[in-house]
Amino acid sequence: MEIKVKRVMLRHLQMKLKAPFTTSFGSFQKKEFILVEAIDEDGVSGWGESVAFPSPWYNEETVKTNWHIIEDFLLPLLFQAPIAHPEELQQRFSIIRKNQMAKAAIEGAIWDLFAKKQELPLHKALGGNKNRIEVGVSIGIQKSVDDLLRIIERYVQDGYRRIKIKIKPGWDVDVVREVRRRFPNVPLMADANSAYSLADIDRIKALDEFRLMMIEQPLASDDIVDHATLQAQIKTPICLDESIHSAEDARKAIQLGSCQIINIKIGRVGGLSEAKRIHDICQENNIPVWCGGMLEAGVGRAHNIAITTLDNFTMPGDTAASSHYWEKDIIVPEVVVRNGTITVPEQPGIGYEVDRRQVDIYTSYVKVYRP
Ligand SMILES: O=C(O)CCC(=O)c1ccccc1C(=O)O
Ligand SMILES: [Mg+2]
Repeated sequence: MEIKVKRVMLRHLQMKLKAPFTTSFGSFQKKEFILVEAIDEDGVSGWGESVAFPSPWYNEETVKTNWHIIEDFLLPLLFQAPIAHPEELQQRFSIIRKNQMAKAAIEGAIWDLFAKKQELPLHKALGGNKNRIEVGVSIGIQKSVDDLLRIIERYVQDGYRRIKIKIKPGWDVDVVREVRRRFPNVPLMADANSAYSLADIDRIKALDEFRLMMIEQPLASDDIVDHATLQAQIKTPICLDESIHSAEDARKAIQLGSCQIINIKIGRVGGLSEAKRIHDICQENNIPVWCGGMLEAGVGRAHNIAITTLDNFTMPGDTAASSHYWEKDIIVPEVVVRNGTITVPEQPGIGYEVDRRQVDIYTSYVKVYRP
């Protein structure tokens, strides 16, 4: 069976976040992203979501660079020939350097389409083995420690399996100390989004006493060398996020001892096929992985759920309930979390219906592409 894509629709969506989300690099008030719909000769639709943000704060990609790369380079390659398996796209797209989030958005839509044609849920098509996944929640920097404690309280009561807080210089050791005092046993971790350098090593070392599950990306977003130096001097496991774009990056980071855990984001690594490769190389090296988040709407959330069913996703990820961020998500049913777990959907493809009426409400413009 071959997939022949006859039409691709790119939609530009804007969704209001329930509350602003603040990291060490900036604050998000709303979500703006590209929704990809790839339609084949039988009229079956596959869905993908670009996780690039409007500004190049997290990495160098943006909504506009993604649109440009998809329109001018990836769609012509996609339309060039039928696709026997979504894993072929990596090779086909390899003449385009980097631009992982743009590639992942297209590849994700084709994986969904492929799974639907095979009448398989996406997680089965990927080789996953779970019907339930454990999830945590990521909590942005707040105005006060009291606000943060109140929010954590709510998510602990909801049953989330671990709490991640964002840190930055000035919102770190004292904050973590307060959180630990109030919640002595909650599985807790901190994400610095590259806010520190080796000059801050004493500050980072001071976190060792709080029994964090890990510290995520403390140093530069393109670094794996200083992280190895740091890991040798702290007890808390380092988890890399921004620094890992490929299975090759993962191999090198593992070899250097730059981390003990890897956060896999499908968008950051160029798609589900590469995410699987990173999963595999980490598994071979006893490095646990978990699925990161990029404030995704429902389609991206569904892809995250599917990849998390692979065996070596042994730590709770950032895929919270739709209602954590959205008044109304773009999928039916929405992603719900019960007792800190999500039941993996068994319908073909991503396993959720895209709510076209809701998509229309959030869409600011659409463009249609044909071979
Ligand atoms: O809930 C989520 O989607 C994860 C939120 C999160 O931590 C995050 C959000 C935006 C950009 C980067 C990150 C990150 O994991 O570093
Ligand atoms: Mg992170």
